[in-house]
Amino acid sequence: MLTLLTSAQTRLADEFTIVNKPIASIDLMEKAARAFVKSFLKDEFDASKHVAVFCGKGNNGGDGLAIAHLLLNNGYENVKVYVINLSEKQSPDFAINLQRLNESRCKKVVIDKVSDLKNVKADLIIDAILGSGLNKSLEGDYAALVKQINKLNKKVYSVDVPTGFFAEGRLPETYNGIKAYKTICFQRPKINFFLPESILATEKYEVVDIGLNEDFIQKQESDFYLIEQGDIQEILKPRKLFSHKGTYGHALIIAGNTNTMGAALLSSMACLHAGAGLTTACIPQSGLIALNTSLPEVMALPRDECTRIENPSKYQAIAIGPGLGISFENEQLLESLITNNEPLVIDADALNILAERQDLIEKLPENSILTPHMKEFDRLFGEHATWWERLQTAKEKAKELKIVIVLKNQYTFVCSSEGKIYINPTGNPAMAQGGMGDVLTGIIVAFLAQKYSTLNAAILGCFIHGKAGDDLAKDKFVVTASQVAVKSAEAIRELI
Ligand SMILES: NC(=O)C1=CN([C@@H]2O[C@H](COP(=O)(O)OP(=O)(O)OC[C@H]3O[C@@H](n4cnc5c(N)ncnc54)[C@H](OP(=O)(O)O)[C@@H]3O)[C@@H](O)[C@H]2O)[C@@H](O)CC1
Ligand SMILES: Nc1ncnc2c1ncn2[C@@H]1O[C@H](COP(=O)(O)OP(=O)(O)O)[C@@H](O)[C@H]1O
Repeated sequence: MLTLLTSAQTRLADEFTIVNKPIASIDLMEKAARAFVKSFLKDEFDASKHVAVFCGKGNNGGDGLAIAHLLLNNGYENVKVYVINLSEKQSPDFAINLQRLNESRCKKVVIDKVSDLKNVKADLIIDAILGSGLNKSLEGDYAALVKQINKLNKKVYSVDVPTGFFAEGRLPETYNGIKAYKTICFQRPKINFFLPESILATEKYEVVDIGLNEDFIQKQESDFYLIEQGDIQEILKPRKLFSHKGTYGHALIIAGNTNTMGAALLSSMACLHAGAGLTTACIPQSGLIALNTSLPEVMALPRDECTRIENPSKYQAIAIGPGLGISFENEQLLESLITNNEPLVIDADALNILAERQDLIEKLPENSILTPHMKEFDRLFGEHATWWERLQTAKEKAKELKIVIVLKNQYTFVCSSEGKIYINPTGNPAMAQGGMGDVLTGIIVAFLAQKYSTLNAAILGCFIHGKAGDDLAKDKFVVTASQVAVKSAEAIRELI
C-alpha cells in the first residue's frame, strides 16, 4: 500500500530527506525539475514549440524556473518565463533559481499586474504559479490571472498540482483554478486527484519520483492508502492440491426480480468465476429457467414471498440486493438476516431498503460490507455537496458501525472499520454500464466464501473487478458486466 500524504506531511518528508540524505533543498528542487522535464519530454518531443512557463514566487515557482532552464538545455529554444509578481514574499530557492535564470539566455517577463499579461505566444503552457502551498481559494488578481491563462485555451502542464486546486481537504463547490491537461506531481499523487471533482482541474496526472525518503513516507500516519498490485498478490492464495468445492465455501446471493433477473444472474456468474466453491442464487420462481439455462453450476433457492432464509448458517457468505426490488417481503427478509447477526454483503435495493429503515442501520452485523454508489450512499447517510465530505461520512460510519463501506466510483474507496480509506486504482470508463456493480458484489461474496477477511475480500473484489475491466478495455470501447464476470477468473490467475 502506498501511504498518501497531506501537503504538510509532504513538507516533513521534504525536510527529512534534506537532513538525512543529505541533500541541499535547492538540489532537491533541481531533482524535481529534472523529473518533471523527463516526463514532459516523453509527451512533448517537438522542441520548436513555444512554451510559456508561469512561475509564482514560492517553491512551485522555483520548480518552474528550473524547468524553463532545463527545457532550454534540451533544445527548446522558444521558452519564455512569466514571473508572477503578485505577492511580496518569495522563497529562498525561488530567489536562487531566478538569479540562475537571469544569468542564462532564457527570455523572461515580470507580471506586476494582470493587465501586463498580453500577447502570450505559446503552444504549450507550464503552470508553476502555486503548488501545494495553496492555503486559501484563489481570489482577486490571482483568480483574474488564472482566468486569463485558462482563456488562452492551450495545453497546460501543471507542476505538482494545478494552481488553485487543493491537494487534500474539502474542495469548493466551484473551481476557479488552472485547468490542466496533465499534472506531473512529485513522489505521491495528491489525495484529491482521486475525487471526481479533480477532473475540473486536471484531465490526468503522472507521479514522478524525486527521491524523497520512502521509509519516512510509508511510516506517516495517514487515513489514505493507495492499493498496489503487489498488495493483491500478497493477499491472494492459490487453490490447494487435494482441495474440493467444500474448501472454497458456499455463497448465497439473494437477488433478482421479474424485470431485474439479470442482476441476480450477473452476480452469480461473477461469484462462480471468482472462485466460490458453491453458489446458490435465491431468486423468484420466474427466474429459474433463465438461471438453469445460463448458469447450470449455480443452485437455486426460490424466493417468492419468502421473508426469511432457512438455515442461513449453512452459507459461508451471504450477499443481498442486486435487482432485488423493494417490497414488504424483501424488507422482512433483510431484517431477518440482519437480526441473525452474521455479516452480509449489502448492495443495490437492499441498500435502498436500509435507507428507508434507518433503525436497521444501527443493527447491521459487524464486518458487513455495504457497496453503495454515490446516490445509494447519500440515500443512506444524507446528501453531500462534495466528495470529500462524503468520504468523511463513509469513514466515520464504517468505524462507528464496525463495517466496511465500499464507496464506488472511477476510483472506489474501501473504508475500513478502523477508519482507513484504501483507494482502488483499477477500473476505467469502458466499465460505465449497468450491471457492473452486481458483478462486483458477486466477486466480493465469492472472496468472503473463500474465507478472506472482510477488508481483504472488499479490497480484492474491487481490484480484480477493475483489473478485469482494464484488461478487457485494451481492445474494446465498452466492456459488459458479463464479460467482466468471466474475465475475473483470468485476472485472479494472472496475479497469483
Ligand atoms: N517535497 C516536495 O514535494 C517538493 C516540492 N517542491 C515544490 O514546492 C511546492 C510547494 O512550495 P511552497 O510551499 O513554497 O508553496 P507554493 O505552492 O509555491 O506557494 C506558496 C505561496 O503561495 C501563497 N499562497 C497560497 N495560497 C494563495 C492564494 N490562494 N492566493 C495567493 N497566494 C497564495 C503563500 O503566501 P502566504 O499566504 O503564505 O502569504 C505562499 O507564499 C510544491 O508544490 C512543489 O512544486 C519541490 O521544489 C521540491 C520538493
Ligand atoms: N469510469 C469508471 N471507472 C472505473 N470503474 C467504474 C467506472 N464506471 C463504473 N465503474 C464501476 O462499475 C461499478 C458500477 O456499480 P453500480 O453503479 O452499482 O452498477 P449497477 O447498479 O449497474 O450494477 C462500480 O464498481 C464502479 O466502480
